[in-house]
Amino acid sequence: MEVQYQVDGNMDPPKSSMDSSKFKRRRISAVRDYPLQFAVNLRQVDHVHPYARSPVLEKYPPPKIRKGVTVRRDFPVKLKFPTALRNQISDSKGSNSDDGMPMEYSAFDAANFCASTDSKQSNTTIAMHPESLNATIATNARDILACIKNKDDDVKEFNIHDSHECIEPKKKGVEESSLLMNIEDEQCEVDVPIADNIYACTNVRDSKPQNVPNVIDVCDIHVCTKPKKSFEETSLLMNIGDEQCQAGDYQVTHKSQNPASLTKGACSSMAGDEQCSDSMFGVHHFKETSNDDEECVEATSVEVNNPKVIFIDDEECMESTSVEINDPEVIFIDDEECVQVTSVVVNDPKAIFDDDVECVNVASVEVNHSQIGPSNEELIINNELRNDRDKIKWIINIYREVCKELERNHNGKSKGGFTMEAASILQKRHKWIKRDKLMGTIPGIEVGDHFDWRAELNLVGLHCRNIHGIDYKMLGEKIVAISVVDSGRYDNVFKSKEGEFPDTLIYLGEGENPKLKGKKPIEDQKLRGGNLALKNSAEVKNPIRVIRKFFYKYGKVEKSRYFYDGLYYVDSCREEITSSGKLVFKFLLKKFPEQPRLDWLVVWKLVCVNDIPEGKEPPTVDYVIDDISQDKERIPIRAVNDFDDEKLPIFNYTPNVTYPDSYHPVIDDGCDCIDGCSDSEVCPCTQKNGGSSYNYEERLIKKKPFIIECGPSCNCFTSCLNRVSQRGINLPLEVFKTKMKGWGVRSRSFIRCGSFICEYTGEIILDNEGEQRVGMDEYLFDIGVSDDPSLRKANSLDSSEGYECFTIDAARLGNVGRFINHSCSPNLYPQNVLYDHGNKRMPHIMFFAMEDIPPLEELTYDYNYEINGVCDTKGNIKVKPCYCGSDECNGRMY
Ligand SMILES: C[S@@+](CC[C@H](N)C(=O)[O-])C[C@H]1O[C@@H](n2cnc3c(N)ncnc32)[C@H](O)[C@@H]1O
Repeated sequence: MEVQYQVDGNMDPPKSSMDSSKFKRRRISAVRDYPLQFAVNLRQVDHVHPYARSPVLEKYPPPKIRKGVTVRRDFPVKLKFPTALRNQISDSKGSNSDDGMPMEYSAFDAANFCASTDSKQSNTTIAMHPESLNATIATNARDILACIKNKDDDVKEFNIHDSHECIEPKKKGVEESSLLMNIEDEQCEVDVPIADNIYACTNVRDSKPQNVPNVIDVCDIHVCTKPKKSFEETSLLMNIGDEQCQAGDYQVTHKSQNPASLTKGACSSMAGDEQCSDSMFGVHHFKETSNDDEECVEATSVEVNNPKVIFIDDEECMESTSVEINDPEVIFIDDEECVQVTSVVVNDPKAIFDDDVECVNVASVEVNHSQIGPSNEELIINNELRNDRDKIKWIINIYREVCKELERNHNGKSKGGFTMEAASILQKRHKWIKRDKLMGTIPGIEVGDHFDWRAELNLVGLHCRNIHGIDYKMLGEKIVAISVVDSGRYDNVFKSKEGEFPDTLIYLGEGENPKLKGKKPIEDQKLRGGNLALKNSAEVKNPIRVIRKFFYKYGKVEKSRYFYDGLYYVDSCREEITSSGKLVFKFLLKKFPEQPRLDWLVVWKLVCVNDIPEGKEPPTVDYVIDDISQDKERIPIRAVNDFDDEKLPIFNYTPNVTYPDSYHPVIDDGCDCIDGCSDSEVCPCTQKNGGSSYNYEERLIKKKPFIIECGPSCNCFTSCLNRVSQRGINLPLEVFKTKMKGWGVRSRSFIRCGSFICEYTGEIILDNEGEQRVGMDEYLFDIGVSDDPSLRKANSLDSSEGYECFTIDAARLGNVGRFINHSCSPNLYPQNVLYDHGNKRMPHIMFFAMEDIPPLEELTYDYNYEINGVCDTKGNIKVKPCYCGSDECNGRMY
């Protein structure tokens, strides 16, 4: 097969092989001057075959198609020319012919000769041999076979459809991959004047070449100069983002044709280089453009139009003389060491991030039509380092912008979400503000600060592990914990110390999670990693940041947010055996007294309210009563109305029931325990309950017809385990206005299953008296009625009040319990409790959580009405619609 070439009319091949000055490169602006030896471009007109045989090349399969080549550097080439042609060369050079064997020629001569001779006769060959700097050249090859060699001498071949130049090989032998036309290659410099389809390849250090070859489309000119490094793990042809060298003058008009998209791990359109970038480029209509460089960017001008996200960040040096950016949405002008951009013009940015840890030497930054606030603008223009808090805000803003951008780019669809992807983009751009793990307060972060995503905690340095709840670092020779996240996955418990908001935390060790019932059997937790760190912290008492995750519903969507709760220390550590017989670690963390408490109103506002129409922002709270109990409860009971103008109805708050005047309770004998009344063999009160009713976390183990708590005649401590409900409310309960059911109750903190909520207090009156209170029956709670036969017996046997039953009326006197609404799928249940008397006809009604209840979920119990069982005074059946909204609801309360 013969290949015929003719000199490309668009190119003027120099007459002299060393006359580079006449060579005019098309559509390329030279960024940097370097010796151009000569250039010849040949255009293929036909195909012929033969491949020159050289002793070296014999080892490798010959290329199948050859095309024209431009030679820029002279070096000896072994060429096999047809005899006639060889004779011509020999004649002109005065060398001897050698029948049929490859001869060594000057590449320039050979190329020049072929270019100037009748190419129909030419069947010379090109090869850039991987082992040889003395590349064999086919001057008239239009298609060039490039090859790549790994350590095992495995050679791959690629076709390149254009003319290419290779100059200035830098190193001998050290290069594992030698790819002709590879602009990533420190060996050669390549010019691709018109490249339509280029086959690129990748070489790896080990013997398994990966992704070879990658086919990429490049629709324009590329030039690579000034290679910097001698070793490249990945070598990708036409990759403008490169870890070794990127020195191009390029214009890429379509994202899909951007060769950089093929870089290993590089994001598309990234013109970023970790070592060197000598580019002068224009990038148009990119969704994301990155111009970042870890060592040096010497772009003389950068113009970027309509980008969504731009990173102009540089870890060492950026020497762009001007950067012009139009309509960006987010810009990073971030430099960790030095940015020497003399001018930056940013038109219509939506957000600008100008974060510089060390120095930004931007001589002028012009921000036109900025939509950002003056303070931000000021920060940039004044070129000042922002304070820590501003930095935190900026980083979070930028992170969220990048998340949004990714979401937009992927039409909102992503398997794993965009939060980690965005975080890794920022990480790559070195936007992780806190790189070292810090102990104690993170500058710029305050108690109550909240974060939407776990990755944000990492981003700002609050908690640097994305999955594990315990983060730690070395302190001397030991690891100590520096932060913990309570993400609701483990059965951690926040507790109140002085009846206020939680300031102690029982944190379960990491590893095996007794709460999760997976396929794999649970094993003992191990004293290593985070668990070991927390244990060590119990000795050291070092500060540990606590971050708490709150769940809430936004419309119908389950959401969550992380709140920074301040610095705690590990008070103690214990090992426990769970009901499944496995060992778990429990760490008691206590908040440092000087640390501020979380402002629950702020938390509440931020974790939203129920009944918000989808797509709407949480409303601001208009109506707030800080404590409807007026100090009568252990903990303030707030009332809020963000729904309408209605004020809370007037009633007298009482934390205790009032007994009928005629009632004189008989008080039973009590116990003398000093060990907390948890052992039924010791405590007679606990014995009456058939064992302890509450576990050590003060949660009701199971519902019973009655619970007998220790009472006034007991000599035990008021803190004993058998007095949980009588101690009163311990949760930040809140009365709030609902959409359809009047006022309701919720908790601002997470409630664990079995936790005591509150009592239903009011006036205890006789049942028939309650029935007289026509129009006031909304707050009646019938008591002493039970399916339990022992209770019925107890009722009927009580002689003083005959067979009458009692009811609690909370209309005039009551507590927060009067606001708890009915639900057909309740999350609370009422529990009969006796402690200050033994009369089972008028027990205390204590509500306990039936399940874990997320913050702000409405608390409800089943009113237990019978449908068609409620009549008016005339005996007519009353109907009351139910708006509980549960799946089990048939629409009627009664
Ligand atoms: C003990 S009160 C509860 C507090 C009451 N929502 C308020 O604003 O004072 C009982 C009354 O609340 C209303 N209610 C409670 N649960 C309801 C439900 N699931 N559907 C409709 N109304 C309900 C009814 O008017 C009922 O008579």
